[in-house]
Amino acid sequence: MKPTVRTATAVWIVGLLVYLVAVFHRSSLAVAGLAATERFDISAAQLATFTMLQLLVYAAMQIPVGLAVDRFGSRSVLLTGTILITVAQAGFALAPSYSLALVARVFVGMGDAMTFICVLRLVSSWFPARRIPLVTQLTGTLGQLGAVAAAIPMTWALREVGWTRAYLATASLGLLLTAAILVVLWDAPGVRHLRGPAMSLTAVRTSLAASWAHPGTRLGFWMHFSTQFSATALSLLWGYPFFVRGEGLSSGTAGALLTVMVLAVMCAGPILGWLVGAHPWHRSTTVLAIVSVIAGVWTVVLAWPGNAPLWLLVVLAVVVGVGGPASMIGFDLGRTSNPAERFASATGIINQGGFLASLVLVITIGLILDWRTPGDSDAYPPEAFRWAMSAQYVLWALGLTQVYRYRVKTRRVVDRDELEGITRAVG
Ligand SMILES: N[C@@H](Cc1c[nH]cn1)C(=O)NCC(=O)O
Repeated sequence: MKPTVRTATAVWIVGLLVYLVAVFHRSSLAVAGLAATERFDISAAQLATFTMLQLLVYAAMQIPVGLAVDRFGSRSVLLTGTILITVAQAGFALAPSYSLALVARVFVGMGDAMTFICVLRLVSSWFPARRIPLVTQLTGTLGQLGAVAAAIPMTWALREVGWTRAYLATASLGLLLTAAILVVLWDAPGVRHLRGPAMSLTAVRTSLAASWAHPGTRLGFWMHFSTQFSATALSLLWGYPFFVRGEGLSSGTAGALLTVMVLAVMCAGPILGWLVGAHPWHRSTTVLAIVSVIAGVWTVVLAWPGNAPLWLLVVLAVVVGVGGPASMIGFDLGRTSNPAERFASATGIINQGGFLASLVLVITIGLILDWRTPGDSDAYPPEAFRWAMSAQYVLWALGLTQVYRYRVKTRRVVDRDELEGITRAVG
């Protein structure tokens, strides 16, 4: 395949669709929660275990997947991930018990973990350097449409055709994607299957240590860590209960605020992609500013006496939403701080940051809500949410400190003219 704009776009669209469907599967449980509690006869805590397990598996798989992509190429790993997700979702559709459904969900998390890194690797191989930040942002941004698709059609399908058929229908999307990967995807222009060198355990350790030793990779990790946990915790689990029980909104308004968050992602993604491409030296300044604004708006919401007004909650949904695309800036640090053959493993290291922070936050919010709620009830009072959401300050303080530290260290080893030259070069 020649590196024409058409072939690069075709490869990207297939990769993007695979990622979008992975986001769909990842998010589908957010709307199927009630149906899941009835089907498996489980409590809210057992339902939350699905989300936690999925985040845990996703985060734990990032480095092995990154290494696999550097060794076997995106095409092979993406194909494996798609088959895994398809079989696991079919298993989830048919699982007769909670424990088997949990096992299926573990494999959904594994397949999911294999998609994003592959798509970013394809983008970096197929697009000219100056276009990579924008196409990377568009990938993250458009991929979130999978969460939108999970909300309305999935709610409808669960109601109209029931659990098994709805989940089997979504699993069948994987068959189409498998065919598209086989027909359209090449790892790089002129290279159908990219194969990196086989690495011994010692070589793997050395390569990971080399990525981690570069302050730019660590800066990327802490950027990803600091920016996305608020959005992930709200969209995957706690947003709806926070708006309804913590802020006294109706379920319709709470749903609308979660949609505002997705709209903010859609608008901010391309703008940040352009900004990073045009001003690579200021990537960390952009992240420091965005995280400070997120923490500032949360502070106003949490300090507001009684329920916060709706306009303020809309502002909160917008700024928290911007944190999602802001986390993608971390991947750009990984790209410009590592050689091509370490690209995917560096991306895996960085991608762990935000998902580890999200996992810690999701669990901590649950624990604090239980601690601050009288008795065994899960009717959490607004005061309990104030305590629980304040757990974010610990993560922001740690994240901002580390971003600032590694920005100073990275700037010492990176040549500004060279960096601006790389990203502006016409590839
Ligand atoms: N922060 C996300 C992607 C994103 C982009 N815009 C909003 N969210 C991320 O790290 N993605 C990895 C993944 O697997 O989704």
